[in-house]
Amino acid sequence: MIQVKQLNRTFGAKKAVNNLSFSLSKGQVLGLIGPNGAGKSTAMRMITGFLRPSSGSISLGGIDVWQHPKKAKRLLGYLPESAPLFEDMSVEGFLGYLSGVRGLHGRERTQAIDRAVDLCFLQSVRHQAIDTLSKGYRHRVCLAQSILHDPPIIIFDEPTDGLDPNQKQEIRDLINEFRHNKTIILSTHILDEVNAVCTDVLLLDRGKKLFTGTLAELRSQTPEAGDLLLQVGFDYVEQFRTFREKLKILAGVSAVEMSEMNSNELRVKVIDKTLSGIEDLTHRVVQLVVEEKMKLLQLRQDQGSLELAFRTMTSYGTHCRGDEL
Ligand SMILES: Nc1ncnc2c1ncn2[C@@H]1O[C@H](COP(=O)(O)OP(=O)(O)OP(=O)(O)O)[C@@H](O)[C@H]1O
Repeated sequence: MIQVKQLNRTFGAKKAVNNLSFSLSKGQVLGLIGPNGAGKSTAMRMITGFLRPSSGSISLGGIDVWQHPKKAKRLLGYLPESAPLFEDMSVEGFLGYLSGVRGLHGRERTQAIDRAVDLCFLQSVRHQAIDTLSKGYRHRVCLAQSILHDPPIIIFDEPTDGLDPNQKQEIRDLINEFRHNKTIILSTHILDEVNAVCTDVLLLDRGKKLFTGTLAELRSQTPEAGDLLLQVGFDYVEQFRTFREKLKILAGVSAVEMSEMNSNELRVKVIDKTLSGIEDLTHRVVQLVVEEKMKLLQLRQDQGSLELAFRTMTSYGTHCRGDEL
């Protein structure tokens, strides 16, 4: 549904976006993340046809954005970081006006407004002037205008920036509702948001793609991901010490560290982090727990975190994976 090939954009000597390629299909929600100045907005503005690329191509639903801009933009709903609103219009008047601009008239226009008002929970302020709305409602009006024509592709730039936790949740619920039959890109600094709504993630840094893949794949880039976290109960401290010493020399264990959070939790560093390696080691750890008469309180695998992976990769990494998501 979205195909970006070897996209570049320079501003003078600065490469804001450097050879970016990826593709997305229906049902995918891509979180575009990266540090400040990574090139996220520049990439979004090119994909939405607002900024001409220095080179490369973008197609939406098979239509080239820069060769057939009108046709391509019909497939697109765009919620920019700060969307303009006509303050003195009512919500319905504003959506009606934009429906006309988008070529929707008569019954089609009425249906489009009703649908957008319903989806964005604007019923209670439908006839209210925009300049009297709270920030959350104004944001919903922006969102409503971007989906008036029921586009199969939606692009959100920082969709929950500046909203309170309840409003954030409403927007996330909406995105989750849209995701089944649409293709969505959202740029955000909020990794919780990526966790809550995205299926995939693309990490940009200094214009370059550092990573594309699923959330679980990005989490697994955390150095600690794959470690076993073991919490045990014991009758006396010496018993725990003996257990820990035996754990250290168990085949497949590279180190054992005390947890900073719990005095009875151990972080078991694993040599072979493949599925079979982890399964074998888990089995041996449980055996040792039984042999040493410890009480097994918890044994789980550290799944890593988006935040740690982000920090690790943008501080030191230049790792880059395939173009297909
Ligand atoms: N019109 C412009 N003229 C010159 N340089 C620009 C222009 N637009 C963006 N840049 C530069 O391109 C780089 C990427 O900017 P961009 O706004 O795309 O980053 P971003 O990832 O969206 O950042 P942020 O997270 O802070 O919004 C930055 O170094 C920025 O200063």
